[in-house]
Amino acid sequence: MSTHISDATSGAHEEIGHSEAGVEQKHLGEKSADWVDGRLGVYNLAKANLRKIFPDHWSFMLGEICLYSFIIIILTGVYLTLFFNPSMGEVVYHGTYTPLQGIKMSEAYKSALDISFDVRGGLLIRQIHHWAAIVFVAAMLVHMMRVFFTGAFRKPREINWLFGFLLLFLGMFDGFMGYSLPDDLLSGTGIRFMEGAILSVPLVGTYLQMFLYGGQFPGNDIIPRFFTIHVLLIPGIMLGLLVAHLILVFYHKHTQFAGPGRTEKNVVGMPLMPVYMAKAGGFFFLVFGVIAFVSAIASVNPIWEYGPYRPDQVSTDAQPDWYMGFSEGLIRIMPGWEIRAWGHTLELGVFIPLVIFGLMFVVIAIYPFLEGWITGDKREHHILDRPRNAPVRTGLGVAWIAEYIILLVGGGNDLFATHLHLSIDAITWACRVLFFVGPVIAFMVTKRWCMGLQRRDKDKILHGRETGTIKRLPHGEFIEVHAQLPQEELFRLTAHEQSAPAELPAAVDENGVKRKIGSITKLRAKLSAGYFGPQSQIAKPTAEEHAEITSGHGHH
Ligand code: HEM
Ligand code: HEM
Repeated sequence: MSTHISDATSGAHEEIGHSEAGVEQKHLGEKSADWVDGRLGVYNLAKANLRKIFPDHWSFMLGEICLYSFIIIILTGVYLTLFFNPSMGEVVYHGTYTPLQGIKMSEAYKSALDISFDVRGGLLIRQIHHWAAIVFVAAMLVHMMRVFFTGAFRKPREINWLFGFLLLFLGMFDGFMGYSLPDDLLSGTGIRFMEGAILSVPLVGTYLQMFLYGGQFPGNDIIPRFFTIHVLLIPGIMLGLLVAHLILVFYHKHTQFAGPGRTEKNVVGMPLMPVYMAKAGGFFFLVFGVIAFVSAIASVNPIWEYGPYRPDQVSTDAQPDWYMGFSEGLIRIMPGWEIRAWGHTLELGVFIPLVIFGLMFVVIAIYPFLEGWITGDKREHHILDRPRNAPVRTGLGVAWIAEYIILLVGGGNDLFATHLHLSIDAITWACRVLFFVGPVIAFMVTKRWCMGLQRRDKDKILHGRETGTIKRLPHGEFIEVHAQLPQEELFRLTAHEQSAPAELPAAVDENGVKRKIGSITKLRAKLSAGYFGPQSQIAKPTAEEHAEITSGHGHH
């Protein structure tokens, strides 16, 4: 306790402060902790959170990979800003890389070359930044799939799904802006692609383009503008969203898979401190190590090979980073339709893909709300679904992935053509057809597969697991011995709920008057029947069925 307070408040000092003697006996660590607690109240915070229980499952580490790769991106990004010069001013190159000696280029490109060849550790840091971005988006997509396929987005986590969705969306865009920064031929091709998409927007396209690029393409402003957006605006928003995302994970508590002792009202697992702190700390270094190792041995974006951007040149094998490839696919497989009227051109060949691009994101964002509406389920869910027990959702997820992959192939149609010696037109046409048919097939196959797995579960519950042991009965018949499942397994396989589809209100009301049923209500009932009807769930065996089969006669 500071002495001057005690002097000023003489009598009160005993009651508010600790005694001087008490302070002396404390360790330095304890004293500092007291000091911090006095100002920030950390004891209560720590007591409430450090022993918080988290359930364990390998798939819950995917969110962590997102977090760690994001941290790596920020660390390496800050180093890059020390040397990167986001200017489109022209200079002549006289650096270490001889093939480009004497070539005119932008200061941005020159500084990116300098980072690669002259700055100590520069190339490795650039590579780590780029590889971490690739891993980051991949981890986000897989984490999202985990959340999607297990139904972890259901009430109360819909808002956290939205936060996550925004992180994915912003992360992809920030990656796009990042690889636009070095101003090499590939960057410029990407920026040109984006200009085309903006220009295709009816009515406001040209204004938007002028506003963003500060004049005709490419102008002098786009790189400095992208730079501010890339290093400050988007990462700043993402950091805020990320903190909110993690606070909500804490607040809602983590979901868990069904198992004995696990209910909708508890969480079974290990405490954050020390178990998860140690695991997470170690895992961070593992992720960092793997990304650094890959960056050290696998070249990504060798900008010196492409040369500086010149609007009159187009990079022949321009390929965006994998996560943006689907937008390229949308454009490449779309026929070049356009409508000319009253002196204006409506570029449908670009505008329609742009709209579909937006829709693919919107579908992700609203899915939890859509499913909530269809199923009419207003309860909280903390126990995860096994994907097979939600065949429609699982089918939709796989259909989305199939569409994404088809578009990715469409986006690399030139590479597939040259590497597989196929005609580029054949690939484009195959992608056009598959764009419509592929997701439907994926949906149907997945749904049937899920139903098959549900049937298999039912079979296992009633008849046990096949042991592979063949027994010959006295009268000569051969049978395979089935082993009863352990109780935990029986619990796990039967823990899921099976809801009934929402029913339409009776056709006549209580007064015998014909009720008007709106088409939306009808649609909802149909969709609900799709989710919960007999084509989507195999009825779980009842306890009686189980008892009857497993009791008495030598079941097999
Ligand atoms: C910067 C990107 C992201 C980071 C760092 C991040 C981090 C995390 C972490 C650490 C968890 C808890 C552990 C786990 O379940 O994996 C989590 C849970 C969750 N995340 Fe993310 N996430 C990100 C992006 C996303 C995306 C793209 C979505 C979905 C669109 C999403 C939706 C969720 C949901 C709904 C939960 C709660 C899951 C549960 O309790 O089972 N997150 N996130
Ligand atoms: C989600 C966040 C981010 C993603 C996905 C991302 C991604 C990228 C990518 C793919 C590149 C191209 C690298 C290359 O040349 O091969 C890049 C460049 C760059 N990034 Fe980031 N970045 C992110 C955040 C940041 C942050 C927070 C900073 C700075 C504080 C930063 C600074 C830079 C700089 C200076 C460059 C240009 C240097 C160069 O290309 O060599 N980035 N970024």
